[in-house]
Amino acid sequence: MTSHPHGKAEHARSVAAHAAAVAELLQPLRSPERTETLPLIQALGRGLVDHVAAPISLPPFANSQMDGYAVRAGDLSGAGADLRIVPPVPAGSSPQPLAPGTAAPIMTGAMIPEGADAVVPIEKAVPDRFPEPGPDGAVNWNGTVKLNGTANWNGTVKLPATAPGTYVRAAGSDIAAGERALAAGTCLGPAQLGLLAALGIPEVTVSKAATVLLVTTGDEVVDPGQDLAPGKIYDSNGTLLEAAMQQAGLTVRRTAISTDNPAELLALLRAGSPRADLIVTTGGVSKGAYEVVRQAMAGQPVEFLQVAMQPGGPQGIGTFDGVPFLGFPGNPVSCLVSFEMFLRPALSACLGAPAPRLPLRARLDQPLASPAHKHQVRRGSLQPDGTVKLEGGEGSHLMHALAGSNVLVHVPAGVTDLAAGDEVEVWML
Ligand SMILES: Nc1nc2c(c(=O)[nH]1)N[C@H]1C(S)=C(S)[C@@H](COP(=O)(O)OP(=O)(O)OC[C@H]3O[C@@H](n4cnc5c(N)ncnc54)[C@H](O)[C@@H]3O)O[C@H]1N2
Ligand code: MOO
Repeated sequence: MTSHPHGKAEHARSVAAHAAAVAELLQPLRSPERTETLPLIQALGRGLVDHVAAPISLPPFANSQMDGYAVRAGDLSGAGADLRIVPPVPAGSSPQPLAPGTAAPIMTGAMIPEGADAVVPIEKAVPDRFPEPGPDGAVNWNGTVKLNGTANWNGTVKLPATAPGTYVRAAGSDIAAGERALAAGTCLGPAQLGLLAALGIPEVTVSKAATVLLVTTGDEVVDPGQDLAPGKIYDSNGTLLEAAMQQAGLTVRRTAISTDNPAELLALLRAGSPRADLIVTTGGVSKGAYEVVRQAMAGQPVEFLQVAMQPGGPQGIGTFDGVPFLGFPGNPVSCLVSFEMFLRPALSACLGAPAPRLPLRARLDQPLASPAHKHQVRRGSLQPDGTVKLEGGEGSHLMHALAGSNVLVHVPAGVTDLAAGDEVEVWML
């Protein structure tokens, strides 16, 4: 990649082309050395390295979906029948085969006895409850027991006609042994980890978390908690991006805020970059007289360019001392949009985590205008009725409006005017 001399007219790169360039930049993170095998719960939020095939079927055996009686459906044709009660099947036991003409009390999750092919829920039986446990907790299944004065337990039960398969959860009805349980690249959330546990898999090989060195820049920028002298502003980018990166599974290292002195930024980068997989800076990439990031990157294979996107147009990309580098613009909303549009999707593709944003369709609740040749990313709040309300205007300094938003609203390049009611793509934040 080449450095653009300051001020040279730049041809804007499309959002898709820049997203591809960022994905390409992060490719080194995808390597066998950058994987680790972790106990399930420690793998939360990580990307799965290999496909996982089910080592067993789920359920592993046919089992009951209800508390009731395991029966042979053929014994209950027509109006049903009185069946002799045989010893019960509690969950966790391996039952005897069910003889014709009998019914086995069975509990939810218990194995269907061989010969049985249906379960009648207890509510449909007469009597419609199991005997109460005695004082010692044991249930007398065979004796003549008074059932709350309603019926006598006499060792038989009346059951209605029941179709084969009723309330039977067949072996393998969730997943069969050998089928693909999870695809490589899946981001492991609670449900995916729960599935691995159900399959009896105790640990899993995932991509290692990448470490990012995050540097915010600007003579005007001071840490929250400090006095705010005239002309100064508080550093919101550092917190905004560190939080977004942490949520996306990155390990974040923050340097002190860099002044606009390139020597100082260089010193911060040199100190931090050897232990980082990626460097992200904010500010100092556009066309001002003191663009500290541009100056610090002189001599490095870093390109500063304009992406056809608003906000987040000015971008830097390349490597610093061999470490992948992204220079985001300084405006807070531009930073977050840059992260969401470029870095987050590249991490998803490369490390399998975070899970990609789900693109949804929503109807605008107001008209909207957008520059012809730019992909505009507005902020909005998605309403329960499926409409989206824009929060704030186009300005990339509108941090308060961003904080009131729950979606990014996409207006692709080429679309200039949208009416209330028009559909747009939104990404849930
Ligand atoms: N002549 C032009 N000027 C600008 C252009 C342009 O094309 N031609 N592009 C504008 C756009 S778009 C953006 S975005 C910004 C990008 O500027 P820089 O990346 O160089 O960022 P700075 O100038 O350092 O800061 C921009 C803005 O953001 C505030 N800022 C910076 N850092 C932080 C921080 N950590 N926390 C909160 N706010 C921060 C800074 O004070 C500025 O207001 O350039 C436009 N100009
Ligand atoms: O790209 Mo700037 O981010 O439009 O404000």
